[in-house]
Amino acid sequence: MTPATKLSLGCVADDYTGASDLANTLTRAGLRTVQTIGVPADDLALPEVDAVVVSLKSRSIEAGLAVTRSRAAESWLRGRGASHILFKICSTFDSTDAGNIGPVMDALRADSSDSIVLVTPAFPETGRTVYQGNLFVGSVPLNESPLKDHPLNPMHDSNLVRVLARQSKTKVGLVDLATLSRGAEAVRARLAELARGGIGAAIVDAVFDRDLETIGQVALDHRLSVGASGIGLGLARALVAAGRAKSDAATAMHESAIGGPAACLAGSCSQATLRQIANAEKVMPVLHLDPERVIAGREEAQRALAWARDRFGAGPILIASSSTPEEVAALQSRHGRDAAGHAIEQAMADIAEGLVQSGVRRLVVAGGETSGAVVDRLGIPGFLVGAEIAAGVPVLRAVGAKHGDMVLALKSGNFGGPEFFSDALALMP
Ligand SMILES: Nc1ncnc2c1ncn2[C@@H]1O[C@H](COP(=O)(O)OP(=O)(O)OP(=O)(O)O)[C@@H](O)[C@H]1O
Ligand SMILES: O=C(O)[C@@H](O)C(=O)CO
Repeated sequence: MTPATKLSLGCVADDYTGASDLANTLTRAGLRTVQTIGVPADDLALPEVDAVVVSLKSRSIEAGLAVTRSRAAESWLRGRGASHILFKICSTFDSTDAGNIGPVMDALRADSSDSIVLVTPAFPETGRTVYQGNLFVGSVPLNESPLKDHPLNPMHDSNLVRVLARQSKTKVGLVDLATLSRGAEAVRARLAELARGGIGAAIVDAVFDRDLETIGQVALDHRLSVGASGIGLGLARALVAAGRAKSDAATAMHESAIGGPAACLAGSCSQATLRQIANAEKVMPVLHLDPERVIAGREEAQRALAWARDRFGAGPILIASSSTPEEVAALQSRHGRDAAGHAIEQAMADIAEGLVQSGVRRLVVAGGETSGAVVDRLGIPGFLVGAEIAAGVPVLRAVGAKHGDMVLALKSGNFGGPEFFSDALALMP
């Protein structure tokens, strides 16, 4: 990256699919954006940009480590002139009472010296809205949504004021929709009132994009905000409106075809992904890994690779570890949640590495943790953002990858339409 580049916006994302979702939103809103994997090395050649999204794999790790890594990313971004940092979390507030949203927010807030931080996971385009501090996923509260069965962070409380207060050292307040509907000055006044009461974080309601625009405008008065792609949209629009980014200057991605074999990997067990896999079965060969055999050793990954190599000539293939909530729970009770998750992620990384060694240059991955394991193993340092496959999921072109030119799609578990895998491959010629 050229040293002269001064960032309008710096983003620290707690997983890789979330980072590409945000990079997609910022790009569509007109910011020239790149996604990096971890804090970039000084010699990584990146184009001139308005925003950098540093992807971390910090959502489900020990809280202290998440804080250290997030602060390293923050410091790199501030060093490139970013006056505002967005800590990108999941639109379904994926976390546990141990963290990591609260601890990371507390640390970044201390560094920023902001008296109060705006927090909202709202992303209306994907059905995530917040009302009276309660997060809705589509038409149901978070605790009734499929997130109640998430393999790593089951969400059992939709009231985010309570959820965040359990994780954070600061008191948490609410800016409600009625205040928001009165405009930016009303929001500023409410935030000042909360801050005077010693409250350091405010969950902000948002139902429509116009609410996010108000939030983005107010957030720019601060040095830190916390949220999902929706607040990214608000910030980007506010930056463009303030002339601090060029609205017509999206990062150009080289769109030429890559060709060669294509493969899909699914480690997400979300209902959306399970349905997408079922639909993919109608149009491509699908191999379901045996999770018990994955945990037993590396042979299952080798078996999957041999299966894939036999089929490359005939078109794309899909390899999935995904199971139903009941099967996931049974596996976790036999092996432990983290051990099972880690073993399967590493098998997916083994498979991705073998696929790329066999010539695959078009790869679709479903699941944030799964994508993190795969991209780390492939040693890809960053991405440019291309066409949008579905809300929150762009085509990504690797930059600086040791395997050369390559396109990927990293799908958040809950995102994408029923035919997501075919939709993605159609945009990755
Ligand atoms: N059959 C299975 N049984 C138990 N755990 C599984 C199984 N298949 C995958 N996993 C693990 O479940 C976790 C799924 O997390 P991942 O982040 O990849 O998907 P997701 O949570 O649906 O996506 P996102 O974080 O983008 O919303 C991973 O740790 C993965 O290894
Ligand atoms: O915000 C979202 O829902 C996604 O970008 C994500 O982070 C899922 O892992």
